Amino acid sequence: MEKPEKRGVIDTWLDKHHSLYTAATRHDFVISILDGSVDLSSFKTWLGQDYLFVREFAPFVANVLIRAGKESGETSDMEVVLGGLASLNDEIEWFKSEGSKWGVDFSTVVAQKANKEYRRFLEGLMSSEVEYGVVMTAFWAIEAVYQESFAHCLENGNKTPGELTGACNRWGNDGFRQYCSSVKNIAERCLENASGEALVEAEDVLVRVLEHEVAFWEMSRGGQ
Ligand SMILES: Cc1ncc(CN)c(N)n1
Repeated sequence: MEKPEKRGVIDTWLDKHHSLYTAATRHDFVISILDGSVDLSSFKTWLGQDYLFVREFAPFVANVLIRAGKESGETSDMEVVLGGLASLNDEIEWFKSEGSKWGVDFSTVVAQKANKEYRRFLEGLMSSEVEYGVVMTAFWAIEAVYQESFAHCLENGNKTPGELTGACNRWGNDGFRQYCSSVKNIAERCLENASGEALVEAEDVLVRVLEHEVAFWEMSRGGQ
């Protein structure tokens, strides 16, 4: 039995914002993958938009790496973030092979509104004014939504179509779960002795990440 995690402030926020967290991690698009009813055009739309997102997310993670290296008292912070950054290298390759598998020409894909707004949010988090603990909270939330969503599609009794299990495994695998747990521990450690103002900011960015994730899933329904 795994050691039950010590409940930190993030867990209290997830309880407080339970319906939004559920909307982000159990979105209809994700449930449609789980029950096998997903239509291919939705999947292809999500694939193209997420390819564009990951290309913006990589520089954001590079910024988190710099912050971890400079500001964290824990040398392991930088190593955890470096692991996440390294995985983005083969993630982009995976998107390219998945794109050719589904006949999605990424060169013709244009970022939709929700993607552009998410990108602007990430850019805002790269400002040096944003406290390290706030950035780590956002970084964890971004990764955790995908981990929770795609792990769900792999749970017992799933009807996930075989050709989509690769995508689900990418973020639903146990290694990614452990990585997310390491990032969460970093964020919780930072928040333990954060100022009241930093805590308010961290809760705000957590909520905004969840809102951006819901809007991102909504793009797969089509429409701008
Ligand atoms: C929109 C979104 N959010 C999070 C992830 C996981 N890095 C992602 N690939 N795309």
